[in-house]
Amino acid sequence: MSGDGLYIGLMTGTSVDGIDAVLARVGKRDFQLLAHQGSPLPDTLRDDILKLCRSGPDEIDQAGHVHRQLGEAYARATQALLTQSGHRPEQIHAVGCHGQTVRHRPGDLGFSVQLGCPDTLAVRTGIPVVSNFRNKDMVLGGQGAPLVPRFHQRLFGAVAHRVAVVNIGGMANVTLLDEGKLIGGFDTGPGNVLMDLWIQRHQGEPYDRDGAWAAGGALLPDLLNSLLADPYFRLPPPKSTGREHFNEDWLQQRLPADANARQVQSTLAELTVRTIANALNDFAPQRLLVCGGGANNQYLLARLHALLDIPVCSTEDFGLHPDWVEAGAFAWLAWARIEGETGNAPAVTGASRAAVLGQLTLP
Ligand SMILES: Nc1ncnc2c1ncn2[C@@H]1O[C@H](COP(=O)(O)OP(=O)(O)OP(=O)(O)O)[C@@H](O)[C@H]1O
Ligand SMILES: CC(=O)N[C@H]1[C@@H]2OC[C@@H](O2)[C@@H](O)[C@@H]1O[C@H](C)C(=O)O
Repeated sequence: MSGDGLYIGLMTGTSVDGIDAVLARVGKRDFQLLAHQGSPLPDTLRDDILKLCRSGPDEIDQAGHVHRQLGEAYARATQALLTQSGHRPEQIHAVGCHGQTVRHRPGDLGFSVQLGCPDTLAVRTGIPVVSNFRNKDMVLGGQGAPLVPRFHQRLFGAVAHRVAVVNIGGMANVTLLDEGKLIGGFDTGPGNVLMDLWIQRHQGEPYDRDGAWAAGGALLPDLLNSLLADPYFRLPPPKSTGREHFNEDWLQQRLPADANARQVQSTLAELTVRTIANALNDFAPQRLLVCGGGANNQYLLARLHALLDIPVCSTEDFGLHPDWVEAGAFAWLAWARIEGETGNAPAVTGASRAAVLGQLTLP
């Protein structure tokens, strides 16, 4: 029986800013977005998730609670999407649920932990759930991330001869496509995560809307150089990273005592765009497509255009709004699991082979 049909994708990313949910029609040659919805996470749950992103006491109990609570939150998000779009659970083949990453440790005996209980989600909604997408790739020697490049390839492979796609979420990751062939992809480093925490601390805003605060400050060249000196940026791919490395402590250790807050914000924005631009230098794309929340930041887009001197545009111009690309990828990965198709790209993660990803949980 063909697995082509309706799928839901759920994403909660490293920004921990909420649940992105999409409903899509997915088939071998087909990806059609039918509905989408973003829902915020309750503040207390967000705080508990952020605590779990760093080592601390009582982690197992805390993780268990968050796992169950997130499962309930994913179920509510799924039900809201079904109500909004006028669909019934029986019409949906599966939900692809990424979960919330709280630890990502690529390497020897590497592992990646995503919370969000699939049993809760499957039982509450009556829909099969595909989850735990990253760990098989890691057992095969891969990074377990990024996983969206195969989806980027399907959607954007024909946009230009050499096209790069960058997701600017909490972290940033690039996909390199040459004549429709997926030739690479990796995490470049921090996307919005450092800018978010800095503006939260100094302005009480959740993020720097349109990069307006960053845009008005002068760069701090010494700070920029000290941030760029982190060895991660020089590591050859395959590579992936997260909040375990790029976090408040990482920034604090590099900050001069009397730094001007707005100038720090400009410098953090510049770190994000320089590390993306540097990562694309060798590939020399003809066009850059941007997705993730950072695609809404006009200042970041303008700086990327200035550094790369190629057209820089939103994925919306090529059919999918930047806010829904990652959740879309997990709807597609759920389809791949049900169809028995591989989901990872060894050229990206470094895994020894392509593999069918994810575990299936029945209601
Ligand atoms: N209008 C805007 N102006 C500036 N920044 C924005 C805007 N809208 C969203 N963002 C940024 O995008 C972030 C959210 O991006 P996104 O939802 O893609 O991240 P994520 O999926 O959590 O992360 P990741 O891709 O690393 O898993 C916000 O935290 C904010 O920094
Ligand atoms: C471990 C983890 O959750 N990594 C995320 C994170 O957010 C962006 C970047 O780092 C990317 O590698 C990945 O997410 C997307 C969905 C991916 O796997 O492609």
